[in-house]
Amino acid sequence: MNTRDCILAIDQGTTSSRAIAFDTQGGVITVAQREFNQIYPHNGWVEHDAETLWTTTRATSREAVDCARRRGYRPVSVGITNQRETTVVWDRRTGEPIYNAIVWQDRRTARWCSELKQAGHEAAIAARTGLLLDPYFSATELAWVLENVSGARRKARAGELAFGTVDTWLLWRLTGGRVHATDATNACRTMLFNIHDQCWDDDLLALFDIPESLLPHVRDSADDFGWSTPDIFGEPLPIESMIGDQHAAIVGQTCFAPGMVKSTYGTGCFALMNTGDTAVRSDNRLITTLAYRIDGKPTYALEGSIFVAGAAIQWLRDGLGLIEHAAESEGLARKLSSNEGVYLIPAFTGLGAPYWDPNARGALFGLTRDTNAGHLARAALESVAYQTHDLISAMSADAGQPVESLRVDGGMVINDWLVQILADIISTPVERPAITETTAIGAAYLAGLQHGIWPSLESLTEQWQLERRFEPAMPEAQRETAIAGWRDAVPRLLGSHCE
Ligand SMILES: Nc1ncnc2c1ncn2[C@@H]1O[C@H](COP(=O)(O)OP(=O)(O)O)[C@@H](O)[C@H]1O
Ligand SMILES: O=P(O)(O)OC[C@H](O)CO
Repeated sequence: MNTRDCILAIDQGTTSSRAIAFDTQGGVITVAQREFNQIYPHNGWVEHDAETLWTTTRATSREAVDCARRRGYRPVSVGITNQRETTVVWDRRTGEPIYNAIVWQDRRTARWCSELKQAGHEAAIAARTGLLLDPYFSATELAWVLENVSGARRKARAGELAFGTVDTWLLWRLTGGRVHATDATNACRTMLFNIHDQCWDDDLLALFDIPESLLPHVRDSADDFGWSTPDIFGEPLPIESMIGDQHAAIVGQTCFAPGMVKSTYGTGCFALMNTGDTAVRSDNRLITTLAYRIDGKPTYALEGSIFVAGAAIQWLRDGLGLIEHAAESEGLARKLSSNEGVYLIPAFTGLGAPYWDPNARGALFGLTRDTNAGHLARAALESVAYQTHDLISAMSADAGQPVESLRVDGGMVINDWLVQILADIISTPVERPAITETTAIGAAYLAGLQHGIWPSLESLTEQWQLERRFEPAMPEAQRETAIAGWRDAVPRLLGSHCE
């Protein structure tokens, strides 16, 4: 191993595309980032311009590689991590998308999902895929594109179209249209992949009427995904890992032992518990997913997915204009010694785990004449803690053991007030690592593993360093009152219909 070698991690997220160059010790050399526009064509619909996902990825990747080179490093390997479930369909011949990327937050297929539920399909889908019937996952969105874009169904049948989650789309463009592949963690979010047999499921393809010719080859998370075309980085580079962002964070947080839990706070929040080689079925409406797949061997996880975490702070900033920068939410929340009964249920795009109600919409409770910006900021941050409490309670019940500590990361955890209220509400120590870019570093670790920079997954454990541990400090009676207010508010939204 040459100490001047470096790895490029591409982290294509919901709000921005990032590219980070890491050295062979796992240190950050440079970060390049571009935000892009969210597209909201109708109530409950969320789209991205797939071309923009590619152009921002290409620009940030090149910027990071050029900067690393100027500092004397030699890029040797590329890893990709990405927002999951988001659905892209393109023409194999032209490489052009036939529709915008339909984002994981999109709820356009909610009615169809509830019809499929009523027709009794949910149990079989859960048994094969580990997922619950919800528009969150790709299958119904992919079927929507085939049904609603003119000529798409005919072209799909003729083998002229390709489908991919964002990893696959970026790989297609990076390799000049030569490689159509994904990894098992991304595949398992489509609702078309059998997590026990590790293959596309024929019965599910038939149920959703998806021709198999659309689908990418499924590989390990650390694998040979082909080489980039020379124009992108000035020389071809091997792409040696692909992994969904929440799975990458498990690797970046080195949660390799069964029972370890990480939670990532970006646009949404996703808590995953490593369950080793057992695909644990949840009795509490969590989903069963892959943590990662290496050397053909799947490691499983239980996942709780919350659709709105940092997005609630974006709403304070962009929707209400209460703050100019996300960081101001901390100072506002600190001004109050309690929430004074004000709760925000941020069900802007429905509620995820453990409620799974795509039709629920957000609400504020407990407003009085005294309610001010501080209450709203506090309620938005607290909502993240209550939602995590719902997930951790479900996870402990499924695992039959309490969660001993929670490792956190993502853009929100820079907020000390949030992390403390989180520890208080879940009554569990919360650990913040020195590097909170865990998603990107997870992808870099796997690329480095495939490239031979690190000898094994286990050897990465010593890379993880604690920056700060937040101990629960809230008196129990206060905690119970706070949680009771949340529990009282949430059921008032469930089952309401917004279509
Ligand atoms: N200091 C802060 N306090 C609270 N939320 C924050 C803070 N800084 C950033 N955020 C939120 O974190 C999110 C960005 O995190 P990031 O991990 O980059 O998201 P993603 O990967 O989903 O694009 C935004 O939704 C933003 O509102
Ligand atoms: O882009 P993020 O970090 O909000 O992650 C999105 C998730 O992968 C959606 O499942």
